[in-house]
Amino acid sequence: MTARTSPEASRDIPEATVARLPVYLRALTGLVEAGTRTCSSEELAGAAGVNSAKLRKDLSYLGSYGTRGVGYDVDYLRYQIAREIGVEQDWPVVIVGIGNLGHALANFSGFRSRGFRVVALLDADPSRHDEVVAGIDVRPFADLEAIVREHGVAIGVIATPAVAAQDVADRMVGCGITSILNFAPTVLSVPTGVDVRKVDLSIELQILAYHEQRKAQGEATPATTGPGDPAHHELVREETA
Ligand SMILES: NC(=O)c1ccc[n+]([C@@H]2O[C@H](COP(=O)([O-])OP(=O)(O)OC[C@H]3O[C@@H](n4cnc5c(N)ncnc54)[C@H](O)[C@@H]3O)[C@@H](O)[C@H]2O)c1
Repeated sequence: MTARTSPEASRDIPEATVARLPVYLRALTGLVEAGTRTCSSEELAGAAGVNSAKLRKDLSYLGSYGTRGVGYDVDYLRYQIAREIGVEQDWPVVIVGIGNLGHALANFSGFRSRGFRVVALLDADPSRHDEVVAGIDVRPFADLEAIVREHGVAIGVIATPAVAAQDVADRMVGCGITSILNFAPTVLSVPTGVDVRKVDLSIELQILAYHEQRKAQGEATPATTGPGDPAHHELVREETA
C-alpha cells in the first residue's frame, strides 16, 4: 500500500509548511523505528505536535493524501518528505568557530543521521588548530575556500562571536556558500539568493519567561508555540534577502 500521489502536486509549498516538514520527518522516523507501518493523520499529527487538519493540508502540498480507511504508509511518506526537503541527498557542511558551541555542534550526531556531513571545522585561532573534534581536524579559517571547492559545500554554520559573524558570512558567500545557519546574535547582511536562518536560544527562553510572567499574574495565555507551529518558526527564523 502506498499513499496516493497526485502528479500535479504543487511545487510552491508555503514557507510555514516547509518549516513543519522536518517536524513530520522526525515524527515519521520515530514511527518507522517503532515498527509502525501505517498511521492515521491524527496519529501523525499527535506525534508531530500539530493539529490534524493542518497536517493534512501540509501533506496535500506534497500530493500525499493517504489511503481512506488505512491512512499513510509511514515509510513512503517519510521518503516523500525527505526527498522534498532534500535530506535524501548528502549535504556537506562546514562549521566556523570551534569554541564551546562549535564543539557541541561538531559532536552532535543528529546532523549525520539527517543527511548533513560535517566536512570541516574552521577557526581563526591558531591555538585551536591542533585540536581534533569528533574525529575532524580543526583547520585555519583561511582554508575555507579550498574546502568549499573540494567538497562542494553549500551550507555553512557560524558559531563565532557576533563581531566576527558578518566577515565570516561574507567569506562564505564569496566562495559559493548559499545557505547559512547563524548562531551568532547578530543580523547578517547577505546578497539575494543566499538564505540565512538564525538560531537564538535566549530568544526562546525570553518567550518562555514572558509566558511564565503572565501565568504568575494569573492571566490566561495562549499556549506557547512549538516546532510544529508556524508562529514558532516566525520567532526563531530570520531570513535576509
Ligand atoms: N544561538 C544560540 O542559541 C547560541 C547559544 C550559545 C552561543 N551562541 C553564540 O555562538 C557564538 C559562539 O559562542 P561560544 O560560546 O562557542 O564562543 P567561544 O568564544 O567559545 O567560541 C568562538 C570561536 O570562534 C572563533 N572565532 C572568532 N573569530 C573568528 C573568525 N573571524 N573566524 C573563525 N573563527 C573565529 C574563536 O577563535 C573561538 O574558537 C557566540 O556568538 C554566542 O553568542 C549562540
